[in-house]
Amino acid sequence: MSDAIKHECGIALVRLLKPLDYYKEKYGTSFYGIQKMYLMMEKQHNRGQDGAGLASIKMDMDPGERYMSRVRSNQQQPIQDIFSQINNRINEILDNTPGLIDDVEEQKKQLPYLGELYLGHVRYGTFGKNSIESVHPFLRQNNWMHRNLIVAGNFNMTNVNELFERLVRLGQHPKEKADTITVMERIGHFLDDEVNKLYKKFKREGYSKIEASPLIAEHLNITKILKRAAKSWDGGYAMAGLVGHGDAFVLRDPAGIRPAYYYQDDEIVAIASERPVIQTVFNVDYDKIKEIEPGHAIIVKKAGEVLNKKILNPLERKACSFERIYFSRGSDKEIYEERKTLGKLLMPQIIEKIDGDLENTVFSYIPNTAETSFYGMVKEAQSYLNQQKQETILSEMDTMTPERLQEILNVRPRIEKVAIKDAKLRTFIADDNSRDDLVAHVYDITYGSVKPTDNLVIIDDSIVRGTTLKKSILRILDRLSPKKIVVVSSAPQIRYPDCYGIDMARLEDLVAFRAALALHKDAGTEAIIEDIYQRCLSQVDYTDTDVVNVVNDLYAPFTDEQISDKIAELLAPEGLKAELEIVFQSVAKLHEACPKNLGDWYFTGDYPTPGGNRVVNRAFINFYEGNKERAY
Ligand SMILES: NC(=O)CC[C@H](N)C(=O)O
Repeated sequence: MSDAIKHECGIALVRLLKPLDYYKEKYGTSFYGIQKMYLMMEKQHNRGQDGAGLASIKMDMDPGERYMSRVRSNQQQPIQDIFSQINNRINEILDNTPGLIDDVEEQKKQLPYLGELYLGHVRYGTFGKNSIESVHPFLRQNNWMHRNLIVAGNFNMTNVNELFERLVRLGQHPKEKADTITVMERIGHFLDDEVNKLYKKFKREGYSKIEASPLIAEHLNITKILKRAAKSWDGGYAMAGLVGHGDAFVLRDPAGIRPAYYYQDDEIVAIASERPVIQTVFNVDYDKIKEIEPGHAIIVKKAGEVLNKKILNPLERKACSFERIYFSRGSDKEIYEERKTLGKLLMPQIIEKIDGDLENTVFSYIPNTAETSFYGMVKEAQSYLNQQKQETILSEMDTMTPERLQEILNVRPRIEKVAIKDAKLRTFIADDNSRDDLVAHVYDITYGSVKPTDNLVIIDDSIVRGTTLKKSILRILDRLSPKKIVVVSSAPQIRYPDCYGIDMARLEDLVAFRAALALHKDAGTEAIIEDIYQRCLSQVDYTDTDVVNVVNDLYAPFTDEQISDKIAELLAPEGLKAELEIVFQSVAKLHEACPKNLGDWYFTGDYPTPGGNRVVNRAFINFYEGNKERAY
C-alpha cells in the first residue's frame, strides 16, 4: 500500500481456564498468559500503531488486594513499551523477593498483571485524538467488583454523537467524548441496572449484602446487558469487555463488518481480530478456530463456561473486504488465496493495456502488502503466455525446428523487484519544493531492471489519495524510462468514506472523488455538485432509516474507465515521460475473489447500516462547505 491509511484496531483476549500453577507445571512459567498476550498483540501490530494497552484481572482475590491492572502507551513502539513496563515491574519485585519465582500463589498476590484474564488492544484512532486518554482498554471503576468494567474494541459507531447525547439526557456527565467511553458507559449503565436487580432479588431471598456479592457475579446475565446496550449502536464493531469479578465477552456487529475469531480448549479461550494470530500463537489448526458470528457474542463466565449467544438479529453479512485486500495478515490461508485471485483476475485488463506484448513487459509490485496479489498476477501471466506459445507452436508446426521451439519456450513473464521502500525520510526543510524532493525519495528503484522499450506493470493493493504515487513512486519509476507505466490496483476505486473503523472520512481526500469532480467540470455538468449538496441538506433531519445516499449520483454519469483515466491524468506528475494508465479491479471481480467478505461500501456507496447513508451525505456537506471535520 503506497497510501498510508489509518485503519483498524486489533483486539486480543485470553482467559486461562486452569489455575496458574497448572501453566507453571506444564509450560514452566506462571507468566504463560502474559507471554501469549505479548505474542497475540505483536502479531496484530499491523492493525494499530497509534497506541497499545493491556488489562488483566486476577480472580478470587481478598478484599484489599489488587485484582485489576492496566497499562497503556502511545509511544513510538507502543506494544514494546507496555511489555517493557510490565517486565520491569515484575522483574523488580522478583529480584527483591527471594523465593518468589517458584511460589505461584504468592506471585499472584504480589505481582501485577499476573492473572487469569487478559484483554489487549492495538489502536489506530478513528475518533478523537491520539492522546494517551484515547488508548484502550478503558476502565470504569467501582468498589463493587462486579461493577468494574474494562472495554476495548475495534469499532466505529456512526451514531456516537447521538449515543453521547443520550447519556447526557440520562443525567450522566461523561468525563470525555472519546467514543469508547460512550460505548463503555452504555454497557456500564445496564451492568449497574442488572447488578441492582440481582441484589434486590437476593436480598428478598434473605441473603446478606456480603453473601449477595458472589451470587451476583455468578448470575450476572451478560447476554441481557449486551442486548440492551447494543440495541442502539449503528456501526462496525468487535467489542471486548471484562467485568471485575472475571466474566468476559466479545460482541461482533450484526453485519459482521469487523472481524473476530475465537478458539477454545480445556486450558484457554483466545479471541483475536485475525485467525492466523491464534493459529500461530497457540499452534492450533485452521479449522479449530471459529469466527464469531455476526450479531453474536462469545461470553466467558468466571466459572469457565463459554457461551455463544445471539445478541442482535444479524443483518445481511457485509464483512469488510478491505480486511482481505490489505489490512489483515496475508498469512491466513483464505486471505492468501484471495489476494492471489485478486491479482489473477486483473490480467485480462492488463493484457489489453499492454496489447498482449508480454515479451516487452516487466511485472512488479509496490512493497510490501501487494506482494501476494503480485504472485497471482504473474501466475496468470504465465498461463496467458503458455496459451500464446501453444498457438504459435501449433501454427508453425510444419516448419518447427528444435531451435525455434526452444526460442518460443524461452519466453517467460519478466518479473523484477523494481520499487524499493526506504526508511521514512525526514522532512527537515520547511519549504514545499524541497519537501517534495525528499518525498520523491521515499521509494527507490532498481536500476537496469527495465528497458526503454518496456511496459512496466506495477501492482498496489489500493489507491486512496494517490499522493505517494504522484509525488514519489511515479516520478522515480519514470527514471527507468519505461515506454508505459500501468499501475494496477487490486482494489476497486475508493469512492466513498468509511465509517466503520477505517479512518477514511473525508471525500475530497479520495482521488476517485476528485476525478468525478474533474469529469463534471470537463463536461460542464458541475451544477450537479450544488444539487447534491442541496439534497444532502434536505435529509439532515431525517431518521437514519429514511436517508438515501445521494453522493452516488456524482459518479452515475461516468463509466469506471472514464474515472480510471481521469485518475491517471490527476496522478501523473508534471513532466512524466512514460505514458500512464491505471487499472482498477472491478467490484464484481472483487466479490468473486473474496466471496465471504462482500462489504464494499467504500467502492459502491452501499452502506450496510442506516447510519452509513447519513455519514456519506454529511461527508459531502463537509466537502462542500470546506469543513475539515470527520463526518461521524
Ligand atoms: N480503528 C478502530 O477500531 C478505532 C477504535 C475507536 N473508534 C478509537 O478511535 O479509538
